[in-house]
Amino acid sequence: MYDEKPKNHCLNCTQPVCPLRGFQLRNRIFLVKYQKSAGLCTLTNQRTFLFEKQEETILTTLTKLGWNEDWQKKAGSSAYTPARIITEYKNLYKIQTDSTIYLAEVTGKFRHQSQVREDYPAVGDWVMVSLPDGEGHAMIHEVLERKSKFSRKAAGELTNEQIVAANIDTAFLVMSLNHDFNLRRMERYLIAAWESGANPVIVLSKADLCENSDKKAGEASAAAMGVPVLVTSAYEGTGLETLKTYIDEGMTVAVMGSSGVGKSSIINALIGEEKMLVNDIREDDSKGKHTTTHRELIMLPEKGVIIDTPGMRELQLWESDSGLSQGFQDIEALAGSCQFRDCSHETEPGCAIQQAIEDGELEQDRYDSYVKLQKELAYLDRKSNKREQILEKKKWKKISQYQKQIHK
Ligand SMILES: Nc1nc2c(ncn2[C@@H]2O[C@H](COP(=O)(O)OP(=O)(O)OP(=O)(O)O)[C@@H](O)[C@H]2O)c(=O)[nH]1
Ligand SMILES: [Zn+2]
Repeated sequence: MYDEKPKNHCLNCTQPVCPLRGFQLRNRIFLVKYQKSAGLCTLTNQRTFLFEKQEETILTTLTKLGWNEDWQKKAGSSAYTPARIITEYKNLYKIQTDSTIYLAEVTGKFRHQSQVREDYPAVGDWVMVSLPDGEGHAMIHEVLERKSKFSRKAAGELTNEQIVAANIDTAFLVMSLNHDFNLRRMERYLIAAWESGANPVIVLSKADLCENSDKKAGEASAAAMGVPVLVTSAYEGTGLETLKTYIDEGMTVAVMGSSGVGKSSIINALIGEEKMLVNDIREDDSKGKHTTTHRELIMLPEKGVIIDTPGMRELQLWESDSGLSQGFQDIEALAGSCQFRDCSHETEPGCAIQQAIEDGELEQDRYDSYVKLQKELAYLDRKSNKREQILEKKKWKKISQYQKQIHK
């Protein structure tokens, strides 16, 4: 059995052991593991390589994928290899390390310690893995604490969180300018985006199919409360250069939106000449022709990383603390100036919201949408409280069973 604790000095060779769990000798790093039973470090001899070379590979690919000091800190002195989840299958993941793409699964211990779906890796997650010796899968030991996550309520009866994309900096919320254009849906996506911790950008697509795109962009801006609104057409290539200004080195952008709004077309246009390469990668999954059935993380040829998400028929909101307030700052500000503090904004005198609707400053539809979303979130809150109670009960049941066994 190996103990994971690093030793400052190897008792065997008296070389100082570096944070990478190795020691440097004539420009080479020799990886060692401290063997508890023997009280010594032993060389893991298959992992010796040139110091400079190793640094170079880790820096280039991992940094491009978004690895930085913050992630390094979160990884601490872990002996495992950092990797990013690029695709999620059923119980299986495709991961990218500094040099290679592997298929990976979670360890038995991980499975044992994970209670709910959101504990498991999602596309965009940084994970610590051990690599296979030969064929086999890489094993995922740990998911590094997420800095952001775009969630929705998973389909079905259960109140489960489904993470659409993790660790994203920016969310492109795509809505097409043809018949699909729907401000109420945009508001829903905006709440989820604000809640995710990423910066939203509204991307209006298929401008070539719309005669009054400026007018629609104006309407979207008015409802988006300061969020940038971009008009694009993947067919005509319009707006793509502006889109690119929202993607920086090491940054992760997720592309969200209903099915068929043109998410993949925008991504393909951003990938440009490298498009063939992407299709090649896709053929690796023996899926053949491109259809977005999986969430997929793609490195852009210039800079940054983009996550293509499968189109959602309807985005069911997951819990929201501040997303609703951020998405509807106008309404919350109005509510603050109603005459009564507990105004229900229905028939009370001095209601600032009813007044604003009457004056044409606030659209009735927008207010109705706010009320609807508020109710939906309150309902979800009650349900997930119940779920937490059930989980807590299960946990205590496990603990008491364990204690009973000990005292037997
Ligand atoms: N006219 C026009 N059609 C477009 C444009 N972008 C995409 N389309 C068409 O819209 C349809 C859907 O495009 P996709 O890029 O597959 O849409 P998606 O959002 O990725 O769809 P899902 O993978 O189902 O989520 C296709 O028939 C595209 O050819 C555009 O800029 N203009
Ligand atoms: Zn009121």
